[in-house]
Amino acid sequence: MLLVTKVSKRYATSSAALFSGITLKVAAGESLAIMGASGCGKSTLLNIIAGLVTSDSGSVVIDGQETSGLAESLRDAFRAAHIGMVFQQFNLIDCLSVVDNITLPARYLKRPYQQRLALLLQSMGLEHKQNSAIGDLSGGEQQRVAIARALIHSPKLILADEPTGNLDEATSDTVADCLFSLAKSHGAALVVVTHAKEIAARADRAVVIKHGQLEPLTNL
Ligand SMILES: Nc1ncnc2c1ncn2[C@@H]1O[C@H](COP(=O)(O)OP(=O)(O)OP(=O)(O)O)[C@@H](O)[C@H]1O
Repeated sequence: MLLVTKVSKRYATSSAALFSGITLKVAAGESLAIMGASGCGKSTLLNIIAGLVTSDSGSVVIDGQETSGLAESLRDAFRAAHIGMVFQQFNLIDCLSVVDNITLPARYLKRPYQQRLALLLQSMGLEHKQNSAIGDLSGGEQQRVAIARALIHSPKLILADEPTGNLDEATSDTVADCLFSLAKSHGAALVVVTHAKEIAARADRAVVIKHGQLEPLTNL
């Protein structure tokens, strides 16, 4: 589903490469956690996969489509159609209700969503909050809305950057349950950047960025 081959990145403001020659593979329905010290390049790698940051070399192939060589507008369209993204800061639209936030990607793509919406509201435990304003929700509820929004258009790939970074331990557990179980049951590949070992331990595999290279993590 996702194949990253020999990707390298150095920001113009830095003398050294952030990472070089990174290769990874994630199958449909599989989850991968990316860990590493602050500043090692986890978010940058995730954003390269998402097509939000350009790599210096290497390739990213998602569901058979090489995305690294696409023009920006095509990359944006590909991301909207095939990738679901979850961020630490939730990135919800405050003036829209829960349902309107969740259905936004599907409405933008003009795809039917009613059946999937009902399923997601139920599995996220959000049925009773569907008409609420975002500001009236707890942090955990807001992140569950963000996860439902990431899944509404049946993406093949879900990218999550510190999805529980803003939540307490108990809430973090519930949100992680939702994210990992839904990605698996929907057959989506999931890549999660996290500092939390408990989150990484839920993934099928975990890797760490160390000295600009990717290493497997086995002692979680
Ligand atoms: N647009 C940019 N221009 C220049 N440098 C950048 C840019 N974005 C990130 N960096 C630098 O690249 C390095 C890696 O950043 P990145 O956010 O990918 O790390 P991270 O591992 O996700 O960190 P954290 O765990 O603290 O979120 C940092 O030193 C950061 O300052």
